[in-house]
Amino acid sequence: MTDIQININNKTYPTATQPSIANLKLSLNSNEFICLVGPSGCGKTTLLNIIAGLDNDYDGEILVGQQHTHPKIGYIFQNPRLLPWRTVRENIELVLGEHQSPDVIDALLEVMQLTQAQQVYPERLSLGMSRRVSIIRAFAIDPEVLLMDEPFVSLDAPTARQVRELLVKLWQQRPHTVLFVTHDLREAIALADRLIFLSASPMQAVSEIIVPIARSDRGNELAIESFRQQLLQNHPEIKQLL
Ligand SMILES: Nc1ncnc2c1ncn2[C@@H]1O[C@H](COP(=O)(O)OP(=O)(O)OP(=O)(O)O)[C@@H](O)[C@H]1O
Repeated sequence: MTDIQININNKTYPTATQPSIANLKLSLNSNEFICLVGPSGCGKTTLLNIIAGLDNDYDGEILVGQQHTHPKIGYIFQNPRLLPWRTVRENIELVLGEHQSPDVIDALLEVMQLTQAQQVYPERLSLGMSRRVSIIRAFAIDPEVLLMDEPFVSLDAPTARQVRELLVKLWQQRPHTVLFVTHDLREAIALADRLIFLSASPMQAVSEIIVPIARSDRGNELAIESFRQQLLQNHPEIKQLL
């Protein structure tokens, strides 16, 4: 994997009077898990669309290594967007086309605990299971960056926790660069190597904080809560962004 540099000098929508993003510089280290935390409407969707190459109407540049290009992305949305007329396995096979390897799909299904459900159609999946399929689908294409836009926001707390743990397990087995958007600071601390706090109107990076909690302790809610309290105390600037 390659380091990615995102420099957005200005992104202003044609009908808007002020920029949505200004002077935003983000460096994504190879295989790093980054959580973007910011208030509603701060421009996260705009940013992800620019990184994905869906919006080219901005002043700035994206560098993948030394190349001016867009990274190959896997996109995981709030809605898993599975095709209802295809089984779990067929939904995964679809993104791989002719490059598919049955062994890779089997391994991904196993890590995400979906082996038994591979012939099931999406309507019979729980919300947590369908999120797990969408995660497999995104990892399966081996992207240079995985963009995750509040993927667990509609899950209840125990299910979100289980899916987060499986996501991290998969990411540890198959390291990828991840950019995960969330409003939930506890979720961000449980997942991230590095937190980037974003302000609104225009979006700018306000603080960047490395999460010092060992991966083996990320399931410990006391450790997460204690670091959250410490963050809020030592970085008053982030309180207004939550
Ligand atoms: N097509 C558009 N035309 C004009 N302004 C837009 C357009 N899309 C977004 N904006 C503005 O750009 C800013 C960022 O919007 P964006 O949807 O990227 O934020 P967001 O952080 O993803 O929001 P949310 O957290 O609600 O999903 C907002 O002020 C929004 O009103």
